[in-house]
Amino acid sequence: MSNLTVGLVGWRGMVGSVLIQRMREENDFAGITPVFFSTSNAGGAAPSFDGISPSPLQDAHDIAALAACDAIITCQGGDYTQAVHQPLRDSGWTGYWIDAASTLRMEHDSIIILDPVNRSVIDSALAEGKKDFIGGNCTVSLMLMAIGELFNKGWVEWVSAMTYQAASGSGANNMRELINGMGVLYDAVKDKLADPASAILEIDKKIAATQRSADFPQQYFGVPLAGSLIPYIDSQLENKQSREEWKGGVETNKILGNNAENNIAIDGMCVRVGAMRCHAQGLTIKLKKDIPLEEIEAALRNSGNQWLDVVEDDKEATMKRLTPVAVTGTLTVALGRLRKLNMGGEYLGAFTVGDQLLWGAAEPLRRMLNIIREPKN
Ligand SMILES: NC(=O)C1=CN([C@@H]2O[C@H](COP(=O)(O)OP(=O)(O)OC[C@H]3O[C@@H](n4cnc5c(N)ncnc54)[C@H](OP(=O)(O)O)[C@@H]3O)[C@@H](O)[C@H]2O)C=CC1
Ligand SMILES: N[C@@H](CC(=O)OP(=O)(O)O)C(=O)O
Repeated sequence: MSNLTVGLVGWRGMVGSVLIQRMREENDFAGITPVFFSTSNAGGAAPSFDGISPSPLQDAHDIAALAACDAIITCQGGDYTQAVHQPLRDSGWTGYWIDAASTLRMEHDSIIILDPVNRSVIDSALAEGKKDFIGGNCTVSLMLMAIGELFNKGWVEWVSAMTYQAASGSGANNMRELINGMGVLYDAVKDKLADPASAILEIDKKIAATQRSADFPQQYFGVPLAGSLIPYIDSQLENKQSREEWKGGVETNKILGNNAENNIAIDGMCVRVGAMRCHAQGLTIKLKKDIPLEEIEAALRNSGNQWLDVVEDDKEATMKRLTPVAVTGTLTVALGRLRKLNMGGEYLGAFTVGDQLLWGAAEPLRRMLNIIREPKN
């Protein structure tokens, strides 16, 4: 394994913090020389842990300092990528750029990374000398971690994904806003709640009035989320899809290495709900033919995906293992409610839950660094 100088940008943000935590857990800092960058505190103290005492924080906009790295991992966001990536390449830098932001995902020279699903695409790209490796949209990555094997088998004609996306997908301030909203709702009715004789419709009326009041926490989401949901994520496109819905189709096909001829239609509705950091998705999968459910379950269980928990379709197992509370903070992607729908044997229903900060954001990045350090021959 080669020793690389690795620049880390965005390490103190939410995604970056999860990335550092995972790198420490997996001992990824052994054998790399980390250089920590900042957009706000150049010259300040870099984080020091596990016996690593790096040099002070470098300026994340200093092209020469960035160009001294063999690889850069950034979780700083799309604006940063937009500002820095091209000037860095224009300076002649040929290092590896590993990025959580969506900015470069659909560029011709970029690879969307999710190695348990598309390791062969990544290996071919490395062999061709590609250098830009971009983490996928969280919803897309989590869907593929769940049902990637069905695509690999060539069984899927199309997928409709109805999502239930956590507050963390919008950022740390949004998670705080959700919790604040929950607290405001509780405070508004706590006296009535404490009285078992109080009328539930009175409590409900007070909750609705509180949610609708101008001072209810909604600065970051734009409308109340606590006790509600928001059926729109990301910007509006001309074809009336949300950008999040559009990513579901284009990114999935790019990750799978599909082209115009074998493109798989994927569409649905993306919805923000009051979960903390786990995205869930209700899937309708149109199979190319009527494959027995037992064969599908066996394929998923034997796929070699060590992170996949195929939950049997019964109520107790579902309630214990197929919820954000069960999955949060773990690398497990739970997949359950697998059953043939009433529309016919070619229609498979499924429900999946995964932590959007782990497989949805940080984990593919740290694994890509290790692939670069130890490529397949
Ligand atoms: N959130 C998500 O689910 C996903 C996000 N992404 C991508 O990752 C990017 C970063 O997301 P996320 O980590 O949520 O963004 P954050 O807002 O948590 O962090 C981004 C940067 O903000 C700066 N910052 C300013 N104030 C603070 C503070 N109080 N605490 C920590 N950092 C602060 C830091 O830069 P500095 O240290 O230089 O000041 C930090 O690196 C996104 O823009 C997106 O492109 C990708 C997939 C999923
Ligand atoms: N858009 C996702 C988060 C994410 O992954 O976004 P992006 O595709 O910009 O990396 C969400 O809000 O849940």
